[in-house]
Amino acid sequence: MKDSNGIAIIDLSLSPAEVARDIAQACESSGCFHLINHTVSPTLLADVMKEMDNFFKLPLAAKEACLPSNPTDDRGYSAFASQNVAAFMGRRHEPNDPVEKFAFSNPSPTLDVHARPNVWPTQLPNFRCAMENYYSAVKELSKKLFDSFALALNVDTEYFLSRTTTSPDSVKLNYYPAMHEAAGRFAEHTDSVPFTILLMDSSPNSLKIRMPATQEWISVNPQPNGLFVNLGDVLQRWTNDKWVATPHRVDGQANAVARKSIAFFVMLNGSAVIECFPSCVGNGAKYKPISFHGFVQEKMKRLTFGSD
Ligand SMILES: O=C(O)CCC(=O)C(=O)O
Ligand SMILES: [Fe+2]
Repeated sequence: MKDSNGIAIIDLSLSPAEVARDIAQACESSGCFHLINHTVSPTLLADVMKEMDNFFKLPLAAKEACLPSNPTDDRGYSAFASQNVAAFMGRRHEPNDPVEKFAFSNPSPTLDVHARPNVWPTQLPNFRCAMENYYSAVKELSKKLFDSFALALNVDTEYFLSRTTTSPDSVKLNYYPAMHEAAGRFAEHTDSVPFTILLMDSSPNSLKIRMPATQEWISVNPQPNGLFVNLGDVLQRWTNDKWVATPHRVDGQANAVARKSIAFFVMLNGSAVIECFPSCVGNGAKYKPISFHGFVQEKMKRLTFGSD
């Protein structure tokens, strides 16, 4: 099944073998797919979107009370246009992204090099609970997806389980305020993780992905109560480029209304080594083994040294 722009729609109510077959096809051709009949309830999806609205409508001072004590922690509030994903990709001369964010991770902290304390607003009685419920529900979904990936790639399911025991997956609420002139809202990038599970509001023609076969940018218009999955750099490395990390960006049309999305970045234990799956070695591994922490550090270096 495909949407009207040719993006695969994976129905998680099909048998594990059918899901793995459809996922393999989508991951090889475009590195992304819609997910329907997944296990995260429509009520919970609506609830997190509502709480997200409540947070971004707070006065600036209340949002700033959620700034993390260490600015590099990537938790709590990030002010409008304070981050630049292009720089993270090594492109240093592009403007900051016109988006406000709120980030959090596991409800119960783990011992991991990427673990950081969560920061919660005190004014919203239901915000934290809704976000923690969302975290747990999407974490469960991520395990199901890892099982399908294992089946599709001929890898033992234990392989992923053992590498995600302490991973502090990062959830980011992206709030794009209304705008007058047409402009980019989130610059082109790939995600530095195995994969991302994205919840979007219904704004059309916002998220764009670049199709590898044609290099054409196409719109990802969300499915009702659906989620969208895009592969990141780690799955591309694991599979020796057999599966692709989808380049994506968010566009804003003239007079666009505010837009919301929630990205659940599925991470690995900091110490987990990323190396080519034996089933993907073919004529030789293209990437040297590297720990997940080492990989993230390499990308962080680009913020300082850039490549252009
Ligand atoms: O807002 C979106 O639809 C995408 C956001 C994104 O790509 C990200 O947070 O990495
Ligand atoms: Fe992204």
